[in-house]
Amino acid sequence: MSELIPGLDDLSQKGCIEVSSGGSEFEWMKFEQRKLYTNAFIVVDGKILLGYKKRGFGVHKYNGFGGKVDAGETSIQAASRELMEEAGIESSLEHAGTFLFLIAGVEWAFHIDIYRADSYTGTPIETEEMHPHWFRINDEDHLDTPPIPFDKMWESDDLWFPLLLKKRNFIVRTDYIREGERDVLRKWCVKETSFNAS
Ligand SMILES: COc1nc(N)nc2c1ncn2[C@H]1C[C@H](O)[C@@H](COP(=O)(O)OP(=O)(O)OP(=O)(O)O)O1
Repeated sequence: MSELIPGLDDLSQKGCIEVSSGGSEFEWMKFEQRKLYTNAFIVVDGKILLGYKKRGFGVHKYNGFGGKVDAGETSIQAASRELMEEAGIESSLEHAGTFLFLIAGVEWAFHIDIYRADSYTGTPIETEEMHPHWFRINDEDHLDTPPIPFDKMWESDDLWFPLLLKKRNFIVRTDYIREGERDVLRKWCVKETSFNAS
């Protein structure tokens, strides 16, 4: 059995398959508190919708649509609200994964619920925070659409994107450090938690 990832529910790790891990020479970082966030991805007809972040945390990176879970909100309510606020669309979101992200110098852990959906209503629009763009998810179809821009995303995204795209559920922990202006991945573990892909 693989090592339990500290900070993530032990039960959800029972019987999981470890997909990848790295940085075993380092200790997991300690944290006192966690803050809840969401991140939602729309995958339709061989393409994924990502937003180019125009301001704030993760500025200039492509990512799903999401943000903080407000007081009194459930995680899925927050995810739906953020999808509307940041991309102007509605969707029936399904939980895809749980992601614990630490970065040296930030005293809390980001606990991010990741959602996906294969349909939506409305038209994606540029908002004050995000500029939406479609990317192809493989190199067989939609060659007129750019590939997923992993070089302009968080460094660890390509560790769990294959699971997201295959509709597999997962848990992830990543610990980053700051090197000058850059956030650099130091230690990580990705586990698949469901084996009933459709
Ligand atoms: C490696 O770490 C991360 N990877 C990925 N893919 N996404 C991450 C990572 N760390 C944080 N995120 C996501 C989680 C959220 O979707 C956003 C951050 O939310 P934000 O700070 O923009 O929250 P808002 O509530 O929208 O902020 P405002 O108060 O500025 O509106 O990044």
